Amino acid sequence: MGSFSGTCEIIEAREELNTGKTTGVYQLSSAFSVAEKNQKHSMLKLGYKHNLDNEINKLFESIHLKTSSRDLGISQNGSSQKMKNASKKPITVSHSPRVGTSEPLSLKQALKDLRISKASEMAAMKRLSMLAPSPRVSEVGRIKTMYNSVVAETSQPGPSFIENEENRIETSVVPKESKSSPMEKAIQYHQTAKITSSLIPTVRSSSSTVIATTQNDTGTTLVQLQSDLVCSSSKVGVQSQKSEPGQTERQTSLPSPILSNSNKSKSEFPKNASASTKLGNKAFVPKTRRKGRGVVLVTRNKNLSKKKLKQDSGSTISAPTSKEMNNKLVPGSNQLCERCRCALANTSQVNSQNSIVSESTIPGDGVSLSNVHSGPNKPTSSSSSCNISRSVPKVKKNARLKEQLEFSQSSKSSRGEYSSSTCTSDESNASGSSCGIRPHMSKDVRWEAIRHAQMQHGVLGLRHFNLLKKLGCGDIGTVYLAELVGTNCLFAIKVMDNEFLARRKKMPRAQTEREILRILDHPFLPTMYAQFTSDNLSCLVMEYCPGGDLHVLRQKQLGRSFSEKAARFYVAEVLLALEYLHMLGIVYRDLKPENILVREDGHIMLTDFDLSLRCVVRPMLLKSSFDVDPAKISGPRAQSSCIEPFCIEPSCQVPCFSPRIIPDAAKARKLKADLRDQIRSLPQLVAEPTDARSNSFVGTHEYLAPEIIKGEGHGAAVDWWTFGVFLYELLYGRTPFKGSNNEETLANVVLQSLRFPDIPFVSFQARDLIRGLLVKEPENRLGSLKGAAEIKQHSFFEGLNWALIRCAIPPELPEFCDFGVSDITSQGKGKYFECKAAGEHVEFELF
Ligand SMILES: Nc1ncnc2c1ncn2[C@@H]1O[C@H](COP(=O)(O)OP(=O)(O)OP(=O)(O)O)[C@@H](O)[C@H]1O
Repeated sequence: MGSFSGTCEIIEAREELNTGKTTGVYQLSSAFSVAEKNQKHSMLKLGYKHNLDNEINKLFESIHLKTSSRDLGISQNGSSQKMKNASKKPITVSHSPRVGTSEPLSLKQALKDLRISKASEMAAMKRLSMLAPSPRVSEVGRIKTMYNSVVAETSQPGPSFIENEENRIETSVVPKESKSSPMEKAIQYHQTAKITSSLIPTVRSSSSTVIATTQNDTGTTLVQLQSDLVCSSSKVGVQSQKSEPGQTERQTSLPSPILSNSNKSKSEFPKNASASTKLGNKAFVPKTRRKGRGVVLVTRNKNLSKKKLKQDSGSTISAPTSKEMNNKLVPGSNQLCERCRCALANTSQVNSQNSIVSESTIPGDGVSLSNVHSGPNKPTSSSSSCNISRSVPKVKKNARLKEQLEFSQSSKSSRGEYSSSTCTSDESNASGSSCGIRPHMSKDVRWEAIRHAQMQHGVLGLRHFNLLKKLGCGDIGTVYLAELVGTNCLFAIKVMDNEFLARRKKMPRAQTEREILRILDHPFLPTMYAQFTSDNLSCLVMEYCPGGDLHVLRQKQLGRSFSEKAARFYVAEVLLALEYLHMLGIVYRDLKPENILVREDGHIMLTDFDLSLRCVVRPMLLKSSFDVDPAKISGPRAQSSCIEPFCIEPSCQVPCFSPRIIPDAAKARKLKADLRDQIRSLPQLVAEPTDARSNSFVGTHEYLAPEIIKGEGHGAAVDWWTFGVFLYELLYGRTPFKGSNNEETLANVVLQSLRFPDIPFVSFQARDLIRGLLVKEPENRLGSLKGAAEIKQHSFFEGLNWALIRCAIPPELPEFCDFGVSDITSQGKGKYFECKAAGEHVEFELF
């Protein structure tokens, strides 16, 4: 971490943990001393012929927080029984280096962390040293593992938690770039304005260059090996090296990362060709990108006053791997696109072992798995499917703690990994794959299916999935629709080639995405069921969304725009997702319809976190629930169609929007006033990462906020800008500042005032909300102060039952939806599927 001055790491301090720790220390200390006495006594009694189990029991009894001294004098049988229970105890925490204890020192460290008296510590150490030379070394390992688990449960992981005196979630370390002085801004803005007036004629040339260098990702994918298809490898070949947001945020003190081939850049961008160069005193370098909308991702080094183009140090074109290599692949790999197969082939050559798709074994995974499933692993029948209805193991009691630990561990592992240039962390596999503790998805049969598979196979790998089709190629990986073998459960698996990522310096982006996915637990955000590394392929097993994305869905609408009602539904769900992300200290930065997938049930899922910024967030409770009149809390519920006031059954379709037709004006006014009161009286938690600052040039042209374009540094308010553009696009079928090319678009974003077309008709409320969001100065933008809480109160959302929107009936979907399980099955596995449309992808380089 040290080498990355600007590393974003998530460090969390939580009140529950602090409390838990204090209690734990006290009880453990006393329990330990009693345990020692008890142990001496029993050793005498048994003439030091204690067996190992007894020893373990004693340790566990002493650790077990709730054990009273009376209970410690239990019989042998009782001990055995307790031992069984104790062995289930560490289920919530995987034994993993992420917790912060290295294997050999873990016990000692753990004891120290627990502030156990020196004497107790030594006694405990001695006991263990007595066990150490015993031939049953594995037992010692077990004890250590158990100790570590208990330690993890009862104590705060030291270095990864920062105790904030205000008991707030605190994430660090985001480089806070000092903002430009107002004068600088003024000059910059002035230059921009001046230049823009003359830029239009010049931008087209650069634009055409951009398009010329754009590569469509037209690879098709298929079921069961279609080796002649090229997906990302061709795309990779032309991709310029680009800076990563992670790098940008993490290495602000370092020179900007190498971007595109400078020669190419220079030749393609004559001095005055690029308006954007003038716009922000920057140079633009082309980059390929999918999805038809340019995405920019640029490193901006504020220390450099003059613009300059970076030399591309290495070849930007990666030679495609030979097909002979592919032939050597195991069957499971046949389902991959060429890039993935190449990666596999390369690895297989290096690997002397025959098994090509051999999953890396994750220490934490195994532990947590066996822990989750108390007792011996049950063999799963091959016919296990998504209909499995087994009782969920008793892991939930510590779910909260585990999540907290995961969160901190994630940040910890990230620090380690960022300092390494090699591939992904195996340790990170544990959390995503094994815990399955996501309250909102706890009844999801896919968790069960994954658990079964893990129990059956140990660690999951690609070979446990049938890859049915390619869903699309992203910048850092390829997403496949996959079926877990022996089940009917479908998943979207994102496969990333670590070698490719490392070579292209995209590892931080992949890491960012993985870490964010791991902590998400929200109905409108993706669930990651598992992650594993098959050789050098890093795989994320996620929830599959069969409904396509909102970009496609919008184009299927009459007039290519959504009705206001539908738009309101979608933006409301997106708003909740953004609110949740902001609360976690994540600025999303890449909002656009393409990144919003539609679930089978018509609700949305916001995806794609590789461009996100992780930063500091300080949640504030603006209004406590103690101030709230309970009658008022239940107010909005009164509008529910369900007569049961506290019903939260999804089957009770709650009208999330209040009826628009109201009998008379007076009633309407009263209703409005009441509602406003009710909303005002609700407790208000604001967690807007207002301190977040980044200088990366990240986003999609039409969605870029003015402050990003102007290079002033940006924070969470960019998400509210993009939210405004998003709503505009859903309603009008186009973005508000779109120019004839990217440069013109950027100029428009900065300079052009907002206009609304006459057609289609859009309500005053909707326009007013857009106006509030598309304020060019971020500090005056709606949401910049109190985040989503501010936006939710806008009259556009009047009557919306935010809490129950997930139970609301979504807008009807046209019959374009992707294939369900049966559809896929009926299509057979030998069919070709077209890769999703790919498009313009432009990378800029700014200095
Ligand atoms: N869970 C999912 N369900 C269905 N389709 C998905 C899912 N996740 C991704 N996709 C599709 O796969 C394609 C590639 O997704 P991916 O996230 O790799 O790339 P991306 O969205 O283009 O972003 P980036 O390049 O920034 O990684 C997208 O077009 C997306 O629609």
